[in-house]
Amino acid sequence: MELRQEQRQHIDTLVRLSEGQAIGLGGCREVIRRSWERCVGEYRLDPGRPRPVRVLTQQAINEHRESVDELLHVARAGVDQLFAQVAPLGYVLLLTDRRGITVEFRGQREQDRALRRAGLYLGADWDERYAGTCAVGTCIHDAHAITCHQREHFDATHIDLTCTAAPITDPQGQVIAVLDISALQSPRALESQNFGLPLVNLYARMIEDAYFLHRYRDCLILRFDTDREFVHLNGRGLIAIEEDGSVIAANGEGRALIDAHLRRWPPWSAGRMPSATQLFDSEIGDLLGLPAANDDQLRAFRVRANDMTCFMSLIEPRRRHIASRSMPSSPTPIPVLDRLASDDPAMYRVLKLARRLRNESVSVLITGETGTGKEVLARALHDSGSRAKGPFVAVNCAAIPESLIESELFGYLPGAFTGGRSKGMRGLIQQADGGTLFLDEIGDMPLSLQTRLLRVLAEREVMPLGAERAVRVDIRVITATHRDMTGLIANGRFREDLYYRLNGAQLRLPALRERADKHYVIRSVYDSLVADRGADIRLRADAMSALLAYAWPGNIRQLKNALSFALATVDGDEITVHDLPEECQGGFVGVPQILEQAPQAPATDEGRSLHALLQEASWNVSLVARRLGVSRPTVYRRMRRYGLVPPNQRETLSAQAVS
Ligand SMILES: Nc1ncnc2c1ncn2[C@@H]1O[C@H](COP(=O)(O)OP(=O)(O)OP(=O)(O)O)[C@@H](O)[C@H]1O
Repeated sequence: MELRQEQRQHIDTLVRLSEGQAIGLGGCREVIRRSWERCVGEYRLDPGRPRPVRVLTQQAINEHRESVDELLHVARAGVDQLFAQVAPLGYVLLLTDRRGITVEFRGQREQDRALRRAGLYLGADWDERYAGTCAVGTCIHDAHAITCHQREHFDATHIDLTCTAAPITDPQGQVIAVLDISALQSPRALESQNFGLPLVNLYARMIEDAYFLHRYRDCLILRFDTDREFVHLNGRGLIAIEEDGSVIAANGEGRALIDAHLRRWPPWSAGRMPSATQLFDSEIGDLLGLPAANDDQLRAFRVRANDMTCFMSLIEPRRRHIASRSMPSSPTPIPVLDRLASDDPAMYRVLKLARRLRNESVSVLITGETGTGKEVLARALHDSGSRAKGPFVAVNCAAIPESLIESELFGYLPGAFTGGRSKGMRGLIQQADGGTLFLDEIGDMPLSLQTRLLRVLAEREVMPLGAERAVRVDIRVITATHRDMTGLIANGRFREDLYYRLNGAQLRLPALRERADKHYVIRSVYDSLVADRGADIRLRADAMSALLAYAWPGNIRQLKNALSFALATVDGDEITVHDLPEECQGGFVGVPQILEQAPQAPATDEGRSLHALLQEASWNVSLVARRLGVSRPTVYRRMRRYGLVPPNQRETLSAQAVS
């Protein structure tokens, strides 16, 4: 690539930086300098060798798009509106996933070639590790909106561009996508881009909130703002709650309010999350009664974090009952399959395909990490299809010793081999006749048996050991594996022809940590465990929060074990974060850093003087009532208004309030 003088100068500066020379970075913004240092020190990028733009293949682009399918769907309106605003100014728009891959693009057709060359295109990779300092990549690294203007780019390839990017985060605060506007040319001064940051930030927030409303559409959602007029229009805060007021999730504004609350009212035991009634100084009936409150369905509440007033409305769940939550636009409800997921896009695709395949005899291969529910899905396929009345025979190929697997699967006649039962045995394949044979861990099937299994599948006949005539069988075969089958085939450990026969259709189950409907999975596993035990034990919000944040390497099996452990060992009628196995407790994010501090005094004069009086009277409410010349209930009411809790009641109150 031929370099221009400007590019050579830029390279020269950065080469000197990479060699540890002083290069006078006085005018360079801190955020850019840190990124340049990462490029040189951490990613080992060589500024002397500008890299060409990297654009993924169509197939890889499709895979990246699929992983954010739901977000793309929700973001479309915001993307189009923002592009309509910036296109006349010569900007294009990129939406990237969390890895910096451009999964949505809007640009001017007439600039197509130039945009493609510049990496302003669908499929372009803007990961900081590859592209160096740039708006998207650096925004992902810092989880912060940024403009990267011309020579602030690390790689000389990009120094003509000006780009402004803002992160879109999920309800846990993790970056899931980046919204970016970029132009091929712009004035030299960075200030010329000042308009971009607030604009992109605003649209990123709108997309984030649309995604939140979509994700929690089956929950109650509180929407609030300090301006009454804005609540319905664009209420800044969103908090999804359970029917008892415990918090399930919150958007950025909601999380900021929770953090402020926890700073002012530190919980008296680690892991306690404030409930909505604590956050907004209300009774649960006040919140649930919001839709009928007024003509505009709004009410004012006091925010206990700052004593300010906010206005709130309640968005009711689209479908109230979990049992009826099926996937969006599911054609015909099939409860056995529908209950396996709520609104996870990967599961939506799996179940859509499963619905189509349930009455077919095509072999199905289910893949996914251990514990993701492969056997559960196989059984649901069987139970929802035309073979439901027939047997479902599950065989774990890894669990049966190699010496026994042949006789177990194929059966044998009397006297077929020493050690066999005198009456012989009907093999598992024959036992599945008229139903489904589920072969789990198929990757562990010995090679010699793979040949025999292939014959069964091809001819629909099984030859028991010692028999002279084959027996006809009518089976549907579902197999599962968590192993890389292509690797096993490449190493000669699995027959390619058998693989293709088993893989008539493939259903790939996502890991629990990747699922957008984790809340639903946790709830349904919990509810079924509680129903089995016949116990009335609640799962408190702090425990739910920890379960949502944990990475679940063992997937649903590990989740089930963790919940069974908590149910078996809990003392009392609710599970808190402390009742969970230790490894799951760390993920709880609602715990403030200042647990041991006493609560701060209220912000208003009246609140502060009541606080002082109570302290002076050693929290003797009768004494304070006499001194103020009011009744005891009035003092209690005022204490509630200012969030004043006697020290001896703090633990219990906090526990009740979150429960
Ligand atoms: N959707 C679900 N709801 C409730 N429990 C589930 C669900 N999916 C899986 N489980 C439970 O999780 C555990 C693991 O499920 P399953 O055996 O189907 O996983 P798997 O992927 O086949 O595991 P492996 O790869 O280890 O064979 C089981 O106890 C199962 O009951």
